[in-house]
Amino acid sequence: MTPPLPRVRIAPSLLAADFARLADSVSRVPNADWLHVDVMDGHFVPNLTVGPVVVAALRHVTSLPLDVHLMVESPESMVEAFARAGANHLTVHVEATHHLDRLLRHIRELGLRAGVALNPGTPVEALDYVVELADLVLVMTVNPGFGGQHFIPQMVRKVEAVRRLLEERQLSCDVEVDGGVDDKTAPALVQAGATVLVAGTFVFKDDDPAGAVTRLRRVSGAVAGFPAAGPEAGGSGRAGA
Ligand SMILES: O=C(CO)[C@H](O)[C@H](O)COP(=O)(O)O
Ligand SMILES: [Fe+2]
Repeated sequence: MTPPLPRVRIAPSLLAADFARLADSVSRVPNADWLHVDVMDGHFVPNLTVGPVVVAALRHVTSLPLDVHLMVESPESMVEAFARAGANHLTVHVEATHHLDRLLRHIRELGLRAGVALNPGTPVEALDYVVELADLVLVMTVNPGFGGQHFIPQMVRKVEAVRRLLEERQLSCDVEVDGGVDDKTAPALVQAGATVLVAGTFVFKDDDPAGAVTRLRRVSGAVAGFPAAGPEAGGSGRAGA
């Protein structure tokens, strides 16, 4: 029997927050489920953001799970540093490493939830031999590197395909969507099987970020069969996250 679907969670992306006032931005989304942190190295994507030092600083100001999205080449060189910094989830791109199987196992051995991300042009088949090693699958719904881009509608079909794969294998893995997610695009994504909505611009460019989180939660909850989560208590590692 297929395990029950996880609840829909809202993960504001700090990429769209005020980087000079990160702690303040975090305090403005107390109703979030996870905080999404975008790490970019200027090689895998043409943009440069933050590293473990900033994750460690965030760890001191929030008990929410820190959902770290590594958009870096050879992420294996830095997973231990992010684990020490207090990340709860580490998501790596299939396109960024030669040793995905080894890397996902290592992230789990470190006690973190392991995520595997697909660029828009990467087919779902890339998950075939590794999906059992993942606690979440991140479907990029824009090309990675920048916030505020337009959602790519074809990615709804990809979310459906990921959900089908998980059902075939009877896996209760989260399906996270990232890029151009707002109250207009979220319903189709949740209907397709997304269980985690990352939203940067929609949340932090709003005068009321907590209200934007609530609106996303409401539209997700309105989609039949997928109960919207309330904000969950903080926690670390894989257990209960
Ligand atoms: O991974 C990302 C970009 O590569 C970001 O998480 C994503 O773009 C969120 O920002 P927005 O909601 O503004 O599209
Ligand atoms: Fe991201």
